[in-house]
Amino acid sequence: MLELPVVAIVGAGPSGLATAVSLQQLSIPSIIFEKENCCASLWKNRSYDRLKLHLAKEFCSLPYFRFPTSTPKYIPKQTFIKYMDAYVAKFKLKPLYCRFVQSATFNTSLKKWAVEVKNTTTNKIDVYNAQFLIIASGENSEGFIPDLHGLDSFPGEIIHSSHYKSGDHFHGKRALVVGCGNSGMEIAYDLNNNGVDSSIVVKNPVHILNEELVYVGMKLLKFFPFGLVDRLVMFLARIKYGDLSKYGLRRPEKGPFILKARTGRSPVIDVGTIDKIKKGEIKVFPGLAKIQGNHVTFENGEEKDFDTMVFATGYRSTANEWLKDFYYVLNEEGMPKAKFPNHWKGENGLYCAGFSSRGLVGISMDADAIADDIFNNYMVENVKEL
Ligand SMILES: Cc1cc2nc3c(=O)[nH]c(=O)nc-3n(C[C@H](O)[C@H](O)[C@H](O)COP(=O)(O)OP(=O)(O)OC[C@H]3O[C@@H](n4cnc5c(N)ncnc54)[C@H](O)[C@@H]3O)c2cc1C
Ligand SMILES: NC(=O)C1=CN([C@@H]2O[C@H](COP(=O)(O)OP(=O)(O)OC[C@H]3O[C@@H](n4cnc5c(N)ncnc54)[C@H](OP(=O)(O)O)[C@@H]3O)[C@@H](O)[C@H]2O)C=CC1
Ligand SMILES: O=C(O)C(=O)Cc1c[nH]c2ccccc12
Repeated sequence: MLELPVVAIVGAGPSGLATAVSLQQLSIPSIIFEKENCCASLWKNRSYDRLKLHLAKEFCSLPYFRFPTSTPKYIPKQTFIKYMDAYVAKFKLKPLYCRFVQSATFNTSLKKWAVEVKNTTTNKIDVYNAQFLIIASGENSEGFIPDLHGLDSFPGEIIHSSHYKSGDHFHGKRALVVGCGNSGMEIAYDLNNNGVDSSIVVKNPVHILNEELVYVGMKLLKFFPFGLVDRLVMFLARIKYGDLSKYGLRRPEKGPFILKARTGRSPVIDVGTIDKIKKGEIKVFPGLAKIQGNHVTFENGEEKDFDTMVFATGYRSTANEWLKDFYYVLNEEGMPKAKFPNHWKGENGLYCAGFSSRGLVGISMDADAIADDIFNNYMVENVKEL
């Protein structure tokens, strides 16, 4: 058993790093275990080339480190990666890379978390003891592909959006993108730009906004209630895009910001896909009904052959796989049991960072809340011992 510097953090993504920095500001040491060989691995290894932040930079910085004024308002992926590397360097964080946390269990007699960590370079396993444990392994830990009837008969390439880099690779093919979140909508656009016959499955209603509308909405939410901001933003979106239902894109009844707050579902922030849909360059299909080899039948009876499928059907948390006593804070899906704004705090020194479905805005809030709470608990413990 190795004694830890008080706090163990699982994951060196934005959440793990931000929490380590917020703790550091309160002079609380922590140790970060990261299974990959770098920080921000989602951004470096599991995202497409043309990705840029959809929210303006003022909503995306991590605690204690603002973006320079020279950085563009909407930050490209490579700039965000440089920012994350600079964050690690500025605060002299030393995440332990190639360290896969394979289990964490609460030792009730020691009142500490036993964290079993595998060094994936040497295969050596160490067990660390920590008073506090932060789950920062991500809401987007693993790509999710639904178990669709007939999918195993599809002879073409099937990938998840997290493995998609650019349309180059698919030139001249007929591609079906399944899922119309931000990943699916942008990948359908990128495929079409690269000479791919690109179609997208839109099963349920979805809000279509653009960067400016979201920006205006985020600003107004500081002063006005959700209902009012939603109505205004939906009105402006209607002027900008017109009625999209004739293209297979229906709007949800609830507004975009209330839906985001209540369910975590993000509105789609259009990067040019809608124009291509209107021009008929990208075809929209409703839900999939049947897959037979290359041949796909949709719920409205339309049919088409495809060479490749990109599943932009979202992600799942994998925290339940390694956190043995997960019920102190997580549900069966590996997500917090408590609703926002209480989602970050569990029992017995267990915390969740980055599980509020509010992107980088939520991550900064979690990091500060967790650090403050640990500070209070830690101080109480230490004062008792004096
Ligand atoms: C394509 C895409 C684009 C996005 N764009 C935006 C955006 O523009 N704006 C925004 O606000 N949000 C965006 N998000 C949301 C995004 O999830 C966050 O921005 C952010 O990366 C989440 O940070 P995180 O640290 O919580 O999780 P992650 O970035 O997923 O980091 C978790 C880390 O934990 C590690 N890990 C997991 N399990 C273990 C284990 N057992 N042992 C050790 N290490 C482990 C992983 O390797 C990973 O490095 C985007 C998400 C995706 C998928
Ligand atoms: N630049 C940026 O800022 C970007 C940000 N992101 C963010 O990353 C997170 C993940 O986004 P994303 O990867 O798009 O995942 P999401 O979970 O947001 O979207 C998944 C999509 O797949 C659909 N879907 C799921 N199962 C099926 C099925 N069986 N058939 C058809 N459709 C299905 C869902 O529809 P339904 O919900 O109706 O079931 C939903 O539209 C989000 O928070 C997103 O905003 C992503 C890309 C770019
Ligand atoms: O990119 C995402 O999915 C995010 O979660 C960032 C985000 C936080 N609040 C929002 C409100 C509207 C659109 C995106 C976001």
